[in-house]
Amino acid sequence: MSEPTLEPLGTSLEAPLGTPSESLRGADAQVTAEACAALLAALRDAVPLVQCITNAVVTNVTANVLLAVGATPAMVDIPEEAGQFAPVASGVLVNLGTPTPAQCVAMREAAEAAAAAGTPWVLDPVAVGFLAVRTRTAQDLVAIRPTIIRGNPSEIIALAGTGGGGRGVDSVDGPDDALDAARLLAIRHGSVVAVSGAVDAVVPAHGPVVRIANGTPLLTRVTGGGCALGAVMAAFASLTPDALLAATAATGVYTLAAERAAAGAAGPGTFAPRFLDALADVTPSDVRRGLRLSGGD
Ligand SMILES: Nc1ncnc2c1ncn2[C@@H]1O[C@H](COP(=O)(O)OP(=O)(O)O)[C@@H](O)[C@H]1O
Ligand SMILES: Cc1ncsc1CCOP(=O)(O)O
Repeated sequence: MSEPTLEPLGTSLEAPLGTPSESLRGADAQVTAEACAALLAALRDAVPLVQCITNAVVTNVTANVLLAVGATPAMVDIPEEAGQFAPVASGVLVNLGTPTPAQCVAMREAAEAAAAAGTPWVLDPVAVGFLAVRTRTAQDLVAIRPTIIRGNPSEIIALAGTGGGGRGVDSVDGPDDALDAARLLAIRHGSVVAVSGAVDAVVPAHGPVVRIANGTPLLTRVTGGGCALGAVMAAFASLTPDALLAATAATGVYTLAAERAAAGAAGPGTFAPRFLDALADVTPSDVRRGLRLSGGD
């Protein structure tokens, strides 16, 4: 099989920020603030059941974030149960943050069962690059074609095989440095790739990159700021076959709530509970008015 070719990413063609009139085409629908707002309303109606195989650091935070936004978490992460559960879950998160041997088996079971059942699943390749177990596991998992791959720039570059990884769980690269690697992964595996940063980028196999300019640096001062977003992406992916829209809506809702929580927070300690409150409070009309989306080839 020949290697996929990289499409040139070009320069960003900025659409107007903060208006509901952005019209960035996704696979099946327009990626607009309006469409993101509608997806939040659909999430609150559907209450998606999200299976999480995630790391020991962020398990509790992730469950609380899912509950706050309007989904239901289930941390079913052991062999024999993980594959059994994935077909009945609405969406699945596979996060490599603290990969025990049993979890690695469970991750593969869940990913294969999700793929076979058509359950959308999200791969978060935490700290891949130079650490052997998670890097090998991520390479196996990505071949099962995740619906969405979510990571920081260094993780995306390392997963694509074009760089060595970050500093532990933190990135040493900027989001724009990872766009070519993200596009390569998207083409190779049929995934949408979300790259975190001050401005988040969501990269499809073909077509414009979507950028979301909401957020707060306080998300990087509490643990789980990125990992819990992966779970929210799994929840949104259960509501639409358009993974570009799902990843954008999840990022938009999450970062909009975070920036509202940050206003008035004294620091990371007060930000964390305010963030859960803001996730529960944020409405579709807040999303319609508050998302700052732009797109570029
Ligand atoms: N400098 C920043 N300003 C605003 N928001 C940020 C900034 N850095 C990160 N974020 C937000 O925090 C989220 C998590 O980022 P980060 O902690 O870097 O992710 P990861 O867990 O993938 O390393 C991002 O998706 C983004 O929305
Ligand atoms: C600190 C740490 N170590 C292994 S996983 C993990 C959590 C990372 O979570 P996030 O990158 O979302 O803050």
